[in-house]
Amino acid sequence: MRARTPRGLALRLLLEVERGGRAQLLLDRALSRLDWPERDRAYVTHLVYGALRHLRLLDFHLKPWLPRPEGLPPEVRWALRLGAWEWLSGKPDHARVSPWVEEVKGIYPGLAGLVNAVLRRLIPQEAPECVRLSLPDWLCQAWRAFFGDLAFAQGFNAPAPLFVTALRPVEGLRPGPLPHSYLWEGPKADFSALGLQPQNPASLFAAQLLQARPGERVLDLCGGAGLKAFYLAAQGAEVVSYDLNAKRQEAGRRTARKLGLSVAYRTQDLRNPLSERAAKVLLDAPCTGTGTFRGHPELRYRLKAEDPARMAALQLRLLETAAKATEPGGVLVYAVCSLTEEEGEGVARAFLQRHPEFRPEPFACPLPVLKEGLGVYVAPEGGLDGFYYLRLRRVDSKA
Ligand SMILES: C[S@@+](CC[C@H](N)C(=O)[O-])C[C@H]1O[C@@H](n2cnc3c(N)ncnc32)[C@H](O)[C@@H]1O
Repeated sequence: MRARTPRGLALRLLLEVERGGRAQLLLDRALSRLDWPERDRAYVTHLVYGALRHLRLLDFHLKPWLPRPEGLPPEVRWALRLGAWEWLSGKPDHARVSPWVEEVKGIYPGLAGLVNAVLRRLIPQEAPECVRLSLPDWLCQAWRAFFGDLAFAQGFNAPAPLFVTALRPVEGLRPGPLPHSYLWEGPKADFSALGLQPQNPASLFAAQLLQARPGERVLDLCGGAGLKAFYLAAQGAEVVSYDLNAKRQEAGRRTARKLGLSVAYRTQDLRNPLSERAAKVLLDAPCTGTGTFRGHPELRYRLKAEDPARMAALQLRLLETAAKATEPGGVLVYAVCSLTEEEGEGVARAFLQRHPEFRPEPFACPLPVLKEGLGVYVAPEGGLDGFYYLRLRRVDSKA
């Protein structure tokens, strides 16, 4: 059914997220088909991201009036959560209660009275820290143990600015925290036509850490569609991008053509060795994505406590392939958009124990540092994603 109001559309999208969809993709797709004014589009985004980023806290505030929310139809549960999100973000009663009563009247008329009563009774209450941050308990425990406290996690629940990487010189954009990174402050545009690529600066930094020179050969492992490859190719490097996912690579090929950049794509499972080597190798490994909760707020409720160890084991295996593909004297960068001990430092320790021919190479990090060890964890502050980077130098001379 077509939604006629921003609230109706937000409700429909959240039901799709609950069935396993990804908020960002669903929102982009739905909004691209509508000619609604910018204000309404922005409100749908505010509702969908807000409800997901604060889900545990919203359920906490609804709990006194709804001891068994699972007994309600999902449409009504989400309408209540969205109404509670508008309350939490400061909308006055007269502007937020009756619109939700009307939405619910259209689908479950018998429950409109309940929605009215619950949304009018919400009162401020002190929530435990992990509930306030709307994070799973297992992750709060792991983060407190590893990072000391959870203050950094507040960054995940703030609205995200849109950063773009300029792949050719641009004018008139506000600079971001890294060279070539800018803020995009208007409505979404045909970015490739402008020589721009939406990309978080924390992701761009993984590519910058390679310090690839013009004409230098670079292997971009787990390159996906090639976001990092585009930046490297724009610097004049000769980039070969490997990934398992041919569909993603096809999308990358199309974007590279639009950007006028040359990237060679090769499809391969990187648990198997490569048949080529290079002096610069980037492994942007598949991970839990615990650093990307701002842009992918639903992810935090889907992850399980055993996922970091499972992903770390895969990363270690992919790092073996990357190590063999690094020429003596060359640089290998291992990066993940995750903030867990297992991925990151855990992988770094296990890898270095087995590979004395590699040494961690210190680097200056221009982004806010959350924790340093063999590598660096970047804090998800100011719209940045959380990331881990390890820069390794191969120090043996074996051919
Ligand atoms: C973090 S994403 C990469 C994002 C990409 N580097 C970018 O900047 O856009 C991880 C990628 O690893 C790929 N991947 C997962 N397992 C793999 C495997 N065994 N071999 C090769 N690629 C794999 C996924 O398809 C995904 O594209």
